[in-house]
Amino acid sequence: MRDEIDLVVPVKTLDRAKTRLTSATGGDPVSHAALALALALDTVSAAIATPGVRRVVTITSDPAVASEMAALGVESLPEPVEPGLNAALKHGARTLRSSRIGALQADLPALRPDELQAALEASAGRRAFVPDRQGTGTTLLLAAPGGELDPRFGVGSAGHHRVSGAVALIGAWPSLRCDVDTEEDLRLALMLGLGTHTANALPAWTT
Ligand SMILES: Nc1nc2c(ncn2[C@@H]2O[C@H](COP(=O)(O)OP(=O)(O)OP(=O)(O)O)[C@@H](O)[C@H]2O)c(=O)[nH]1
Ligand SMILES: C=C(OP(=O)(O)O)C(=O)O
Repeated sequence: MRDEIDLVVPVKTLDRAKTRLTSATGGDPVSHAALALALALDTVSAAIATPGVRRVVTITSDPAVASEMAALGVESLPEPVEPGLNAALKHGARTLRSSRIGALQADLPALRPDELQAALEASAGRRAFVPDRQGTGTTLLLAAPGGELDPRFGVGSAGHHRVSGAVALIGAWPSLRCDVDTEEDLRLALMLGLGTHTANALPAWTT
């Protein structure tokens, strides 16, 4: 039987999310929220289509995000009292009590299920992470089966995950490594092939 994993996907409230992308939507808050939501919906759509992924749960306090995720059949858990990304992920991991848990960033709009599947297989049951394309951040963190996630996301997280003993997985998985923080990232994701939600929410300069 294939080893299966449950993934927690953290999503900030849309009015606070993706501040480095604000200029991409010309400062219009409605378009910005739509783009931030679309990034998350495309990420989650690819994750639930990945054969080795058993369950996907988002961690969010935003009712609009929770409602759109529910339309995809994805459950959302509210944020814990303790603020911050790592606290949200630990809370999700504790609540799910999965045989194997992982954390996937919500800003991977070009993500392809075959590339996520390949990374899961490459981990070979080890606690492991996938660095972003710059090699400094982390797009995916996988616990070992039955093990702790021990998330260390934030500035320089790839280095922190490496130092904490997680194995770096570096494969030909451009869609998994292309997290979208800036306009440049969005242009690259567009070239890789965006999911439909993001393609429909693109700012005018891309057309
Ligand atoms: N639930 C939850 N998710 C978070 C939190 N902080 C960051 N995230 C999510 O974690 C992922 C990675 O965060 P970043 O790439 O830094 O995204 P961001 O904070 O929206 O972007 P910037 O404002 O540009 O820093 C994104 O999917 C965010 O939505 C948090 O406090 N709670
Ligand atoms: C929070 C992170 O994302 P980013 O570097 O894209 O802000 C991270 O990679 O740990």
